[in-house]
Amino acid sequence: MTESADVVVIGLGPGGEALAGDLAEAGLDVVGVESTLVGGECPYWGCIPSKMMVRAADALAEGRRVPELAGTSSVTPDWAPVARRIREEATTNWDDKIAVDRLTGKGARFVRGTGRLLAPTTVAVDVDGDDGTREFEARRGVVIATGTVATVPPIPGLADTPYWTNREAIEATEVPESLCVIGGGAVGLELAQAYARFGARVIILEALDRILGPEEPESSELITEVLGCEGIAVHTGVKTGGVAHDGSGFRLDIGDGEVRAEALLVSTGRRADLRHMGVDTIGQDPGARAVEVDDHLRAAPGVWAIGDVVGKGAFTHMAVYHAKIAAADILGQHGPGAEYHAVPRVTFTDPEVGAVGVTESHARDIGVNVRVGTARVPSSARGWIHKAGNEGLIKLVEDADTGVLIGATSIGPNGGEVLGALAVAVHAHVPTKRLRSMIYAYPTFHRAIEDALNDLAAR
Ligand SMILES: Cc1cc2nc3c(=O)[nH]c(=O)nc-3n(C[C@H](O)[C@H](O)[C@H](O)COP(=O)(O)OP(=O)(O)OC[C@H]3O[C@@H](n4cnc5c(N)ncnc54)[C@H](O)[C@@H]3O)c2cc1C
Ligand SMILES: NC(=O)c1ccc[n+]([C@@H]2O[C@H](COP(=O)([O-])OP(=O)(O)OC[C@H]3O[C@@H](n4cnc5c(N)ncnc54)[C@H](O)[C@@H]3O)[C@@H](O)[C@H]2O)c1
Repeated sequence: MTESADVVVIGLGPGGEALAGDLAEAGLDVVGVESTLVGGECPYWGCIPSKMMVRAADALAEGRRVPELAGTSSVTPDWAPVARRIREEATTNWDDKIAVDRLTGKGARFVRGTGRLLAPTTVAVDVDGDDGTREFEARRGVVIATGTVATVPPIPGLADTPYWTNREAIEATEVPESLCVIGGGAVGLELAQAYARFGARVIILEALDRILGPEEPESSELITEVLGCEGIAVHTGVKTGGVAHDGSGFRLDIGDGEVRAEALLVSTGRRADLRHMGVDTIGQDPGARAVEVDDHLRAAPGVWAIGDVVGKGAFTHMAVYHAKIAAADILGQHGPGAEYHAVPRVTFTDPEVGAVGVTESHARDIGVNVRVGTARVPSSARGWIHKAGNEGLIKLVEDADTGVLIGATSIGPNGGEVLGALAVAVHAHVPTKRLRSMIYAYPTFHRAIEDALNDLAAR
């Protein structure tokens, strides 16, 4: 028997949960389908628990900075409070009852199971347990919000070993004596630094010639240097030829040598898995890396896709941004479409690496006549006062023809917060001339933006 609903949302991560809740509160009959945990990757294995680790690790680092600033300190790391906080406060032991209640409290119906399209507005759900398959016809439409899964490279031997992805790294109740991290992106760097600060001997293996590849080269250089000073070995241009595990540790063949470590974290990116989603019923490729959508997140008539699965930036803030646009569209409201010229991103290393808009090289690649300006945080008044742990920089990318700020990077102790001002400027197409006439509070970290603007004007 086919059941009916106004909207069926497949996948209830930050994007799907927000959208299903908004539509239900607007009075629609919404069915939310989730195969794992309502809330998705972010609260259980992503943003929130990883930032709890980072917060704790940063507290240790601050403690270790006391001798340079304020006397003596002795810091003894203990992972137990971190693991406990993740289990009890962040994930309720990886139980989503609170989230399910929150969603149904807004009026949505909830089905635990795996959904797929049978036709553009028909969804089959393989219900958890032995409850068979339910079929739903969605009067207004279906939303695909199924996120991404960790990619694991086809390195010989790797699949047969007990390697970690972000999930095991977040669930760990003990710190390994040594940790090898394959992949120097946001996941790898945040977790590498956190584990190192808790005492693990950490080595990072990155295939490209620099970590944080999509960001400015200055960001890669600065973070490589900071990690190196903390004792984290960063190897770039590495091709891992094979992985073996002997019951107590890993051995990785990296061409001209080998790496041994007790634990191995694979953080080589994430991708949508569309193979079983029935996207061929809407004319899309089940082997593609993402669902193709227009600026209102429409994948086909009556089908929307939001969040990580559309490949426009794998961030919780992107999933929630998409949810708002798609909800308005489904409700027939004529709202603005998605814009991607000012996507903010923050890698929560210490110092944090914030960035928005285009990088210098990307701007040049798309034919923009570019002017850049930089400033070092330690040379700013606040950076100099801050002293220990003051590494950072501001880099601005201007479209020299229009005089408008189109990209910016802010690295520093509060790099992600300083980014706020720069994100406003890039989002609103503010000319750098206008930014130069602004008053920057003294002595803040964001005042270094003025130094970078002066550098830009002098070019
Ligand atoms: C370690 C780590 C740290 C991160 N830190 C940050 C951060 O600090 N800031 C930030 O902005 N982002 C961060 N992210 C990224 C962030 O977690 C994702 O961008 C966000 O969760 C995407 O939301 P989503 O709703 O698109 O997908 P997801 O969170 O992936 O949710 C999709 C949901 O769909 C479900 N699903 C999949 N297929 C089906 C199906 N067929 N039927 C039913 N259900 C299905 C899944 O079980 C999942 O619950 C981090 C990610 C990781 C891994
Ligand atoms: N703070 C945040 O907002 C945050 C934090 C974590 C994750 N995320 C999101 O999650 C997504 C996934 O993060 P991620 O760090 O796994 O992916 P990523 O794509 O950011 O980085 C993966 C890295 O692994 C490298 N790599 C790939 N194959 C390799 C191999 N065989 N050997 C060595 N290196 C290899 C890549 O060159 C790249 O540098 C990101 O796109 C990001 O948007 C965001």
